[in-house]
Amino acid sequence: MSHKRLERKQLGTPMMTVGSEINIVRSNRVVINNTICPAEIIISNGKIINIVPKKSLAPSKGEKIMDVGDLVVMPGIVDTHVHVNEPGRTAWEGFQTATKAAAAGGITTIVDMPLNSLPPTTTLSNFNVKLQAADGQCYVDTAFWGGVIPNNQAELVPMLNAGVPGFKCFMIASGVDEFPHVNFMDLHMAMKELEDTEAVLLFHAEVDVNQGNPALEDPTEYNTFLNTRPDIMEVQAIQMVAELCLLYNVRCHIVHLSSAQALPIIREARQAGAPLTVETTHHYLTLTSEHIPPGGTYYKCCPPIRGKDNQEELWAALCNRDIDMVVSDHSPCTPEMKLLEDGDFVKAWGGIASLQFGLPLFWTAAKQRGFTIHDLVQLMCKNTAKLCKLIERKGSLQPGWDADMVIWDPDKVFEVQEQIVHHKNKLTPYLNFRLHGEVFATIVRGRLVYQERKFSPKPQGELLLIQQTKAEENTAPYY
Ligand SMILES: NC(=O)NC(NC(N)=O)C(=O)[O-]
Ligand SMILES: [Zn+2]
Ligand SMILES: [Zn+2]
Repeated sequence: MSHKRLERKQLGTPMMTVGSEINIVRSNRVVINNTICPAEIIISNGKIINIVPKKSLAPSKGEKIMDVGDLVVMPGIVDTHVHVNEPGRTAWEGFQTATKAAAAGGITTIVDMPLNSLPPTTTLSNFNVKLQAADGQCYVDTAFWGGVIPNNQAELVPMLNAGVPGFKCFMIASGVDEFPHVNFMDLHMAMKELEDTEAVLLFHAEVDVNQGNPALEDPTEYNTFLNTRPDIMEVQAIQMVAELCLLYNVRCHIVHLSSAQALPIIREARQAGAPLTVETTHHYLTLTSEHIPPGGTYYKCCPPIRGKDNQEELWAALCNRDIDMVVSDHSPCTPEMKLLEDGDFVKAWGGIASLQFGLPLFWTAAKQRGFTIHDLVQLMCKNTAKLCKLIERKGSLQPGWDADMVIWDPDKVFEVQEQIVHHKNKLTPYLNFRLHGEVFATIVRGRLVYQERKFSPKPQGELLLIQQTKAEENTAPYY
């Protein structure tokens, strides 16, 4: 497919210096609520001051105008499911690398998950350790989920008051010992603590059903692993979440839904008034079990990537708004942990790192299915901003809101290909995608943090401490 490469001269003004503050962004395609039109975004002190019809005025002296021609300017993406494993496991992923990947992917806000770092964010003092580690290291704005584990209910309200928007818990082993999973009684205690707050509780919703004995099968075959994580594990877990959500009226959110079989439970609970939302991820929407090669442990994640029929049902649920948002579940580890040589799916680390490719991964598949850029903004910006209580300042281009935006070419096709040696030294394409929609530049609160593979010279992202807002209507879905 031929694609128009926007030469610099077409952008109107000389390229801006990455890292500089921008006063005006001018484009023929600005995404404003439900229109895309020529406009100028006036920025001051990190906020959008106004959005006006596009003029052809030359910049007044010293004004920094970024004229991006026909490139699309849309709200910066808010990714509420990112595992940054610093402090303690920075070799898996640290704040600098994670937030650079985010900036390269048009993501202007991430919300860090409370596990894989040491210590995990499960107490107020651990949260402070996390904040100290992140300070001065983030290229995009960063908020933080707290964690619910057995017997830490006394820490929840203190962490809320310190600025976490909610908590994550696991209903099955999390993969790291210091973040144990919760049982039904733990959840009752946590829900009681959160009952009168505006916190949201996120669930890794799988419960153990002791199915499949991998010891008897070939661990390098993907189905050996897939058979140990059947749909029923998500279905039973989500049934439990739905009951608790209705019982306590605490906002609940199902992270990384993989099994479409759980959708009727979610639909029924929401019809009964449960403040329940659900996300799926880029990998469940773009990868299927039929295409995972023997030993391809880089595709291992929990819940697992399932078959093509299941994937079609996830897309249908996105279309009819049974699924509220799409995130990365960026869960990196060191290459060694993926056991690429012997390709053992059972023992390898579960997690897929896709932060920098989320936008083109989703858009490549979504545009073919008739989704619009407005759908993308709803699913990856607005609804995620609402989940983490940033909806009054992020997720849309509005006067008074943060000047967070991504500038991209939805029609630009580019290839991502990486080959790694693995599984009996066979060289297998790791990622071999032709993706639609390359990011040109990313702006965080009016500052150009990324432009054409270059990053601002220093991190300027803010650590976002989110205050408990007034009791907002517990509405879901979010449209
Ligand atoms: N400890 C993890 O990072 N776990 C993650 N791993 C995945 N998704 O495979 C997750 O979100 O459950
Ligand atoms: Zn999970
Ligand atoms: Zn995760």
